[in-house]
Amino acid sequence: MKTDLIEKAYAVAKERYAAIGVDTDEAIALLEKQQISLHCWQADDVVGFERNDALSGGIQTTGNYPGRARNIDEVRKDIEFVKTLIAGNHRLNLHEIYGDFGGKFVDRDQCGVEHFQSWIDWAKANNMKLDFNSTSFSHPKSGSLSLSNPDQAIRDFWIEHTKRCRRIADAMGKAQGDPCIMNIWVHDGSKDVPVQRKKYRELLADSLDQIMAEKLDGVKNCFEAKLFGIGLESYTVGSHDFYTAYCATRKQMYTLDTGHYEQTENVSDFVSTLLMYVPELMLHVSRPVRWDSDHVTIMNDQTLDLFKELVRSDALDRAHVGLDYFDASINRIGAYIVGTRATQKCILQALLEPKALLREYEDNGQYFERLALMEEAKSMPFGAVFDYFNMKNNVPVGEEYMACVQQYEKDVTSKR
Ligand SMILES: C[C@H](O)[C@H](O)[C@@H](O)C(=O)CO
Ligand SMILES: [Mn+2]
Repeated sequence: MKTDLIEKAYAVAKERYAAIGVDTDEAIALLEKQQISLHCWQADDVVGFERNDALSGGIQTTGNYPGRARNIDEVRKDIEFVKTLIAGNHRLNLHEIYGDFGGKFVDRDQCGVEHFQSWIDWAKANNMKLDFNSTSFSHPKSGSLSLSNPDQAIRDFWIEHTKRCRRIADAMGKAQGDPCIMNIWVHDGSKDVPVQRKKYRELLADSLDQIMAEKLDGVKNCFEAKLFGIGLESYTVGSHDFYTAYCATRKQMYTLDTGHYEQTENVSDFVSTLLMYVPELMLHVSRPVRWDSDHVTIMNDQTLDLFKELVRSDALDRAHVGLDYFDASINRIGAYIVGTRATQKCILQALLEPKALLREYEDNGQYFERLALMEEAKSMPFGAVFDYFNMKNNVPVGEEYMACVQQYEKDVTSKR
């Protein structure tokens, strides 16, 4: 795209936004600083390198598009390429099953920092920071209950796994000089109506307390709530109310996955309350279609509202942004770019809202003016600002990245 055209459009946009009290340069600077944690599992349909087995644990990928990354080198190569098409400096979010196991089988209660040293080195060489996740799914001991399992041996197995994951995350955090955000999501639940709901929740809380007892400075933990999993529709041990209470009482970070709510709920409604009682939020930006389908994130109302709510609450810096979707039906590299750019667009739209003026109208009871300005803000020339942001950061502008993805497919993924 022509540089002078982008600059001209930006100059006009800058003036339009300035007229409603918004500084576009400041918004761009904030967006440049905003790291997004790219989820490694979009590259290979959440298979990992442990047992190359089918996905279980209430989640599912659908589709069979060719070119899935089949090993650690291919995942790394794909992420390195993705980075070239996105402005800013982002993070990589790893699951435990993506360890460098050197072709050997390493069970979940045996994993250690040594299996992630090559990731730590790779991240350093690629100027990326790492985040981490324990993995309770896709294992013979996963069943429908892991950390809340009344069978002591199974529960201890998963406690040991998660403790080890915290130590791995701690090493990552210390090596990168920035805390590694470690997410704990367990699929635990029940297909049919249980009669001992409280019992499983007590077990889960006890397991988590045991896991969190070790003091580790390099890791910040977050806890992900969910509505239900496939095959576990009647009861979820780690529900929203469970983790809200757990995180509030333990002063821990809450993970808000945009796919984990009732379809008619607006996820952004949860933000302000959570911000009052938990220290920080981890966001799993996703797109549910009829259920927690993990479609590629797009710039839709739910995602826009989420970031608007954070910016309106002056709390964008209390949220860690990560992606969580896995679409195996389209070009997986393209899926990364579409979802990451859509997330950036939503953050930018939120940063470009005339917040000060809107607050003033609300405080004065000028509700017509508040509504009118919110409506007008929707059709302000935000696209010109986003184009300029990409040009300034030397990545393709607009649809230009499509050709790059197609070329990578021709040269790399189609040959797998
Ligand atoms: C693979 C991820 O950990 C998983 O998607 C989890 O974050 C989730 O959202 C489960 O529904
Ligand atoms: Mn998630």
